[in-house]
Amino acid sequence: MTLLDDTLAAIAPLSPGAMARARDHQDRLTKPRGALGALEDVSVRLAGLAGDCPPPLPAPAALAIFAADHGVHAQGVTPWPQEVTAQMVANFLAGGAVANCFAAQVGASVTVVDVGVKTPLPEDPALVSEKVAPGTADMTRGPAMTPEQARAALEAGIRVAAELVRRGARCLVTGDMGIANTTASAALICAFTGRPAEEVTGRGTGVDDETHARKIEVVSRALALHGLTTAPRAVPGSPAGVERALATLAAVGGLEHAAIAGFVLGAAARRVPVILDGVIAGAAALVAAGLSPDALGACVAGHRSPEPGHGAALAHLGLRPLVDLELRLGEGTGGLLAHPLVCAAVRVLHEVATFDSAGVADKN
Ligand SMILES: Cc1cc2ncn([C@H]3O[C@H](COP(=O)(O)O)[C@@H](O)[C@H]3O)c2cc1C
Ligand SMILES: O=C(O)c1cccnc1
Repeated sequence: MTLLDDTLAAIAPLSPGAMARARDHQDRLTKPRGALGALEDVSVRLAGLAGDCPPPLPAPAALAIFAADHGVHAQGVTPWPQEVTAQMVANFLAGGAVANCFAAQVGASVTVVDVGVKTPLPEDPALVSEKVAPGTADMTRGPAMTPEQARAALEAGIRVAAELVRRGARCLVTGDMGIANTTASAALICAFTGRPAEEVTGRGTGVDDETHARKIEVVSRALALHGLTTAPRAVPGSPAGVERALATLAAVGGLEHAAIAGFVLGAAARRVPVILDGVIAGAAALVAAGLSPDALGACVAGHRSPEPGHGAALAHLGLRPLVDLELRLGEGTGGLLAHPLVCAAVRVLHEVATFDSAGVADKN
């Protein structure tokens, strides 16, 4: 058995008993029933994940930023040079990026992981090297990754999740850095949802009309080349579903998408919640759900990005985002901002009085 096989075998559904207890407890707290809206659903889901009510507080949080480069950059899908991926890795390590700032705000640790940065990186003991390849190949000319590379990057993400949990993290947050990765994200989202490229492909870092049109054409061409223009018919998690998810990932995905999918699977196998960031994480979560639908039980959608593909991915996954602030940065920034909301949702189950204990008349 490989690490991926072991991890998939370890993922189980949410506990119905713990979820029922959490729902029942929410209804006995000193508030009108349902008054905490989507936060009640988060608390119930985390109880199901822990198999306990109340579930443990999901803190501290740990952000992992998976960095990689993309062969499809050669198709002119972004005005930013590929070197910016490596330069931003250095910025994360120096503590100067928005992700560092938001992590400090919410008390999360930051781990930077090289899964496939093309430009040589400075020596830094804080950088986790899980390098699988110096970037992907151009998806419009052939598969972005070999099947072996896709598996290796998935397993890198699983290892990072395991290590962060071992060091005490009780909530994981996904982060990404990879110039051109919104193009790969759009291709993955089309391939898993069956939607056409023009509905899903966004402007990423803010490309002009001409580049946006080219990006749509590039995504369409890649999907046609790899026979991915219709939604998968295979049942997610079945042997055929797993095969299709792996083939799709290798054909049009990025090394960081693979690693983030593995990170989600690793969290789910350890029954630790994982907050998804933006469109890159949404695309990676589609891969994870194709490999193991039960992994979605560990996922909380941190925010919704204005990238059209992100809305499409979240709708397909049935996940409701907590924050909607038109953030379109990635790095884990939207996921980090959602962490205090997830903590608040769980804290309610620990600390709020019941009608009985507080002597408040229950008109529910
Ligand atoms: C300076 C800078 C910092 C970033 N931090 C995250 N991204 C984000 O933008 C990239 C994806 O957008 P596209 O597909 O249009 O290239 C990813 O690296 C993502 O993490 C950044 C992008 C830039 C330029
Ligand atoms: O919305 C996102 O997640 C996003 C948008 C642009 C670049 N990177 C990420």
